[in-house]
Amino acid sequence: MLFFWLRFFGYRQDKLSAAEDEDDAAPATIVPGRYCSQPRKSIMYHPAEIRIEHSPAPLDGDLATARRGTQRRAAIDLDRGDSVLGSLRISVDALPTRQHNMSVPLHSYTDFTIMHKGRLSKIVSASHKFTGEEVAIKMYDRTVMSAIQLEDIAREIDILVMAKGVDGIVQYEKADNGKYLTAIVLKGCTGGTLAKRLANAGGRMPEVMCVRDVVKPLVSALAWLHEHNVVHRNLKPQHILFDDEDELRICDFFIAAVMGKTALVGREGSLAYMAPEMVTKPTDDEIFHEVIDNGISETDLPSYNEKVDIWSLGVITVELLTGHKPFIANTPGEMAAVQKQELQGDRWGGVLDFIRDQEFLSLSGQDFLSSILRIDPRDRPSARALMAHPWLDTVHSDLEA
Ligand SMILES: Nc1ncnc2c1ncn2[C@@H]1O[C@H](COP(=O)(O)OP(=O)(O)OP(=O)(O)O)[C@@H](O)[C@H]1O
Repeated sequence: MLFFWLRFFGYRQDKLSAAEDEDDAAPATIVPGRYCSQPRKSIMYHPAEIRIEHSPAPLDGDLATARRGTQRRAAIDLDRGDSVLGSLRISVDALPTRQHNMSVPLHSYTDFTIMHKGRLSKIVSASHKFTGEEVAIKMYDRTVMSAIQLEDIAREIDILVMAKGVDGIVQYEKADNGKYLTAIVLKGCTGGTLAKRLANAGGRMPEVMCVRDVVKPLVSALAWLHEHNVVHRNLKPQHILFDDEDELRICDFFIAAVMGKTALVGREGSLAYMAPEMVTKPTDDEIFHEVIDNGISETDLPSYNEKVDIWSLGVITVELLTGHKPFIANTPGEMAAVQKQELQGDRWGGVLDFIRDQEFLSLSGQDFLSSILRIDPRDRPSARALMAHPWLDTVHSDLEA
């Protein structure tokens, strides 16, 4: 299995052979769905039980116990005949006799499909062999990552663990740090991204849908994150997902920062959603040279705070309502100028004029947005304060009135 992932990340054969030499166990092979002719253990389950999260289905721990119990012969066979639901047979055979660094947590999954190739990771969808649960596995190739990036992964995992059970945040299941790869198993958000939902809605969302399905749960998730000192720093429609119950979930905490632990001094995220106070900041590389050349400490640089996420929330909301990104520029310098030009002046600036002129947006919605899209972060409300904004309780009848 390790070799599958190494190949998956494009390793050359000579690299693979080296890895094989270091790891003296025989390559692990999983044959999904292969039926074991002489199962040592056979358990009867109703198919409905297997989908329950804490079902008695043999998840990893049970598999390990079963394997210890049967020594080298690992076979678990689930067989269920049901007149209504049909018959269900799930088999696991040929589990490796030795645990590989990387392969163990992934043995439980099948149907791997690459969904997304990110800057540093690949996201693979898979389903649990026994429960059928859909997961998304975020895979990082550790061999090409710097020490700082490895720290970023560790922080991403810490945040995901902390946010377990929290509404509005993608749900962590488990992670494995191998020598070559890190795999983070997340509950699959089968409802897709907000970007896709916006496209499906024809490029613009009706106000009530925008508030109910996106803004309200997003504000609430941000309030939780900020109260736990987490700043996402890369909020955009591609990082907002919907789960199988159609609930919003924020994903991608790779560049998230923990206030008090991470210096919030660098430019991160996507330009279109980037707050004015971040647009003017140096990149990580620039900070590195600044520190080396001028001997200054990173913590001496001017920092920003969680209000950068509030700005992104405002930009996303305008995009959902109007179908347009409100601030467009090619470079950070250009973006800083565009943001100022749009928002500064004696009266509401261009973007807010544009919003105000939209017949589809209620006064309450205009007020919500104008309170957020402020150049000075101190003028922007906190997520907790925004939760009390009347716009978040907008229903159809309010707009008809
Ligand atoms: N739990 C999940 N369920 C379903 N899809 C997911 C899940 N997590 C991530 N994805 C998909 O993978 C995409 C990228 O995820 P993520 O941003 O975490 O990876 P990334 O490597 O940081 O990507 P990028 O560099 O493009 O930001 C998401 O936009 C979404 O389409």
